[in-house]
Amino acid sequence: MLINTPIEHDYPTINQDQLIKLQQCERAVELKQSSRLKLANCYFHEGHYGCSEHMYCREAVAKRLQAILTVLPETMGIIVFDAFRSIATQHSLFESISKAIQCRYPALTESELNAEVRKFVAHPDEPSRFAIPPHNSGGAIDLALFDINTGKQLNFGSGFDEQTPRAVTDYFERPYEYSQNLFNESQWQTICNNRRLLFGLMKSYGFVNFSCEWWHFDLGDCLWANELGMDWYYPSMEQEVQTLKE
Ligand SMILES: C[C@@H](N)C(=O)N[C@H](C)C(=O)O
Repeated sequence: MLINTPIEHDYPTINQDQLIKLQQCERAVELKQSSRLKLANCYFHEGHYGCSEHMYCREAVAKRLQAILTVLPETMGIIVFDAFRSIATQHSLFESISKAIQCRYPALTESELNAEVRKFVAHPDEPSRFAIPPHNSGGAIDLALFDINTGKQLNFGSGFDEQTPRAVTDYFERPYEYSQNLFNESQWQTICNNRRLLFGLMKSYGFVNFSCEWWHFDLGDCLWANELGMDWYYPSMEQEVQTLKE
């Protein structure tokens, strides 16, 4: 299935049947690596506090990834950067991303810095924004597509967790712009198509994208609920993951 329609954050409303399906598949599961599902587990390998060598998510998320693999061209696979995240890891990430952004933009005021940081990471304990940080619910997933033959990630125009405007999901929807020799016009179009494919597939399987990050998708969590104007569905998965590990 090659989707090539412009990225639009307009999501269909969820009906009762779909909610029941989320409920039926709410248990915590461990993601299993296969030739077409690579588990990068980035934060574990970067040594962030509170990570596990295993990756977990809601069963509804895992099942949808498997379904997407059946419609994705056979030459492509999915690479998962991160899925369930403990609150300890969310703290660790929030601190490191805050520091990185402060170093990159030293002139930001405190409130500008707060707003910029939140484009790239949820605060670990900010109920006024999210009752449960999205990844802690097991409903959020960070991912990209890769080429099975080369093993390389497709070009998405920015790295995972790159804190620049290029991370904005629809950034490459605009007409080609020459920018610091980064991309030629054909690469710009390829990036645009790759983002459309990932976004279109995830959207067609019920996920909502966080518009500041092309790699971040949500199902049943607070970001999903905000976008759809509904109540969030999945609570913290911390306890269940703990039980799975024991
Ligand atoms: C840190 C980044 N990969 C991410 O997951 N950001 C979202 C907003 C989050 O922290 O939930």
